Amino acid sequence: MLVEGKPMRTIWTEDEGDSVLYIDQTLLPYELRIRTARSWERLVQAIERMEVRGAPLIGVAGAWAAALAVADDPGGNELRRRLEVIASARPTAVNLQWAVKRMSARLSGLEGRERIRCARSEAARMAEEDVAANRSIGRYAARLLRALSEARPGRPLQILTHCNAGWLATVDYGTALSGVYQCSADGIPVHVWADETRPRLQGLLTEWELRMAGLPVTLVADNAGGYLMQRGLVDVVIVGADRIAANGDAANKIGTYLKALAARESGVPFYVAAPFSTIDFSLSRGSGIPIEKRSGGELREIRGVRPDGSVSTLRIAPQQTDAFNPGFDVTPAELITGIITEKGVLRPSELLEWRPQ
Ligand SMILES: CSC[C@H]1O[C@H](OP(=O)(O)O)[C@H](O)[C@@H]1O
Repeated sequence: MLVEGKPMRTIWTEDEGDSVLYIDQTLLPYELRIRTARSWERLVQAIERMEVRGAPLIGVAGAWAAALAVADDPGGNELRRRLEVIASARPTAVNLQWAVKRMSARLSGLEGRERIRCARSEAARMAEEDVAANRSIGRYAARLLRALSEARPGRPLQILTHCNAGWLATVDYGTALSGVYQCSADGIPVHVWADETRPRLQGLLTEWELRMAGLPVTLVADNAGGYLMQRGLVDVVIVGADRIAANGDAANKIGTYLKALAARESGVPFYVAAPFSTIDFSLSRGSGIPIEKRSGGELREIRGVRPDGSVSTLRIAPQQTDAFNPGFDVTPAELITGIITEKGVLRPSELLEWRPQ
């Protein structure tokens, strides 16, 4: 994606793969800082801290962490343990476990320089596959959004999204926002309502992304979504996903389920946009999706910027405040109008027909 005219991705490598560079998203939208990870442990830490976040992106970051893990383990005795640590960095997004399983299979039986070379080429291949999948999601989504827009002539299509499933959550182009970018390229007028998405405020990332792209976006409180839908101010809801079960139940950022309930009540179509790498065919239903419980401190504090522009954290609740902080919830398939994938827009009930043989 372009940032101030410069093409940018969320993660890339230098020094023939010895260094992995990434945007530290904990500092956005206040500061665009690029960090360099030269060890697999540092990249795992970046995933745990959400410096790197978003299901597809943490999958690719996990693959690069595996490539770094191989590079300084010549005897190969450490690799299995290291891959287990990488895969467990965050539990809900299946992309991380999927990426580690794919790297493990690719490296099986290889040794020395050949194993290092293959690890790096496989991680690079996964990054390019993510970009291609997201562009395809964007094309299918734009077709859908164009039809909705043509049914509402004379005004921009009103899209509500939750959390951030834009290019920052992937290597590039995004999933839920990929269709918005494609609409902009195709001249289809859209406006996005961006849920702020407490406690980590990923909606500020959505607002930053879209503002940088010159697209109309309005930040709203998480609790405003029902109001907007009740008053006919939302034509469609599009969100990302971290793991989709074989029946179409979808795990996404906490609060997504509430938006799906309001959408059903208000007669607003509700779409999930995700690549097939986010679908977990080993799970028959969403009740089996592990939900990450993050620190209560994320609720007791809020990140912001001082007048001098430095990013700081402010405590908004006393340290002794008990806080429960599930990071995700599961939206049942029956509340989902369609799942926008790189292979097309599927009804939740159709997923099993696409199960890889
Ligand atoms: C393109 S999927 C992004 C997905 O991941 C986010 O979670 P987090 O910010 O905690 O990594 C959120 O659930 C998004 O919808």
